[in-house]
Amino acid sequence: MPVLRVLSTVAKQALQAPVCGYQPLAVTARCISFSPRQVPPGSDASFHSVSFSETDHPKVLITGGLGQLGVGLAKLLRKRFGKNNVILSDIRKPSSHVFHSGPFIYSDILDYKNLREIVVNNRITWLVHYSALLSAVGEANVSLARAVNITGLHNILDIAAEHGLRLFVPSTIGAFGPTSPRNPTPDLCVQRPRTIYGVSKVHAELMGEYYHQRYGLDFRCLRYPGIISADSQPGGGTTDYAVQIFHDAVKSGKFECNLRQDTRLPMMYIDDCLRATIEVMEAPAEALTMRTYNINAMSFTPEELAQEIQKQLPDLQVTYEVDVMRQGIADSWPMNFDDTNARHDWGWKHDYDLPELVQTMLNFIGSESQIAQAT
Ligand SMILES: NC(=O)C1=CN([C@@H]2O[C@H](COP(=O)(O)OP(=O)(O)OC[C@H]3O[C@@H](n4cnc5c(N)ncnc54)[C@H](O)[C@@H]3O)[C@@H](O)[C@H]2O)C=CC1
Ligand SMILES: CC(=O)[C@H](N)C(=O)O
Repeated sequence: MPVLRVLSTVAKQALQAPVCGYQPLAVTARCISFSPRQVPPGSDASFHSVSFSETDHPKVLITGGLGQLGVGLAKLLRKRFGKNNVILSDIRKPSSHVFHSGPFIYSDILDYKNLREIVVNNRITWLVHYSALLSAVGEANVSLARAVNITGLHNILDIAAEHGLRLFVPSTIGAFGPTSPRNPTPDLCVQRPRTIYGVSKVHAELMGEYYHQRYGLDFRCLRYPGIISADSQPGGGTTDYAVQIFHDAVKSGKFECNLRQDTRLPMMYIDDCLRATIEVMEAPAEALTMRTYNINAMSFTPEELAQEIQKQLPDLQVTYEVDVMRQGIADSWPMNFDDTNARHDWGWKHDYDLPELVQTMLNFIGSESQIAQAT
């Protein structure tokens, strides 16, 4: 076969074969662009030529920003860096309030070209990657969880490495499993989670750390406990009961819990979680002896949480109707989280223990429900 025909056949096959990504179109653009896979050994030093300058305000993109955590984080970051320097993105339609409170953009993390366009056009320097399917919804749709949590993460890592971004990816208590030490769980120990969510988060931790040491990617990761918030709803996790109980306590005085009363899990109020995220993103690189840290605030069981709420709402009645799938997940997760390294390296300190958490949640939800009744 003439050389030209051979070359064109090979090129056609290469363009058609989905060898390194999720969608053929994105793959084509990605394979011929500058990518960590194409960086020859020894050329790592120049990888950060377009890296974030510490004297500028970062330009932040948050993926999966319409879930439980993204809107709150955007609000804090916008206060710090200016409204137009923080872009929320998601595949869902934002509420009118969110849409009018700062830049919002459609972004599907499975679409690599679209992601790259956003990063380039907006001169993004920090990427906070919140898109994910959480533990319970992940078990209900494993193939979607695998695509979003694993293939999506690959897109994010390549974009971040190619454009010298500082990348934050949250991990979770769910990255541990039944063979991990559970009380307490240290940063470094056996990690054999039994959910697709947990497996995808261990994968994210390892891939981020690999890109850090291999390509110099400024990857930062915190393992969050279950996060409790009043003005945003959880997206389908095992720890969701600890948010729902407050709403039901205020609304009806009754709550049916889907975990056993003695199920102890690490938890954190959202303000602590978001502050920790900003603190680790701003920490000087020299302070970080690791790239993935446990953070913790408190640990409680449904029974202990109910008792604390009953100090304010004594008529609250709690019943238990255990969801076997969620209970199985919770029984494999840490009971207490050891976050000594975060406290030592970059000064992590939580503000909210159980009593402050309960007071704050009840104040917020109580005043919301009074406003709703009055209007
Ligand atoms: N909320 C919690 O208790 C904890 C959360 N985390 C992690 O923090 C991050 C944020 O959590 P939440 O806000 O609670 O999650 P969430 O489930 O409330 O929100 C996730 C968002 O991802 C979006 N998404 C799904 N597929 C997408 C796609 N293809 N492209 C772009 N966006 C997509 C969804 O539309 C949703 O708005 C997640 O990575 C989660 O694993 C970790 C531990 C605890
Ligand atoms: C702890 C988490 O990661 C999340 N809230 C879940 O329950 O899946």
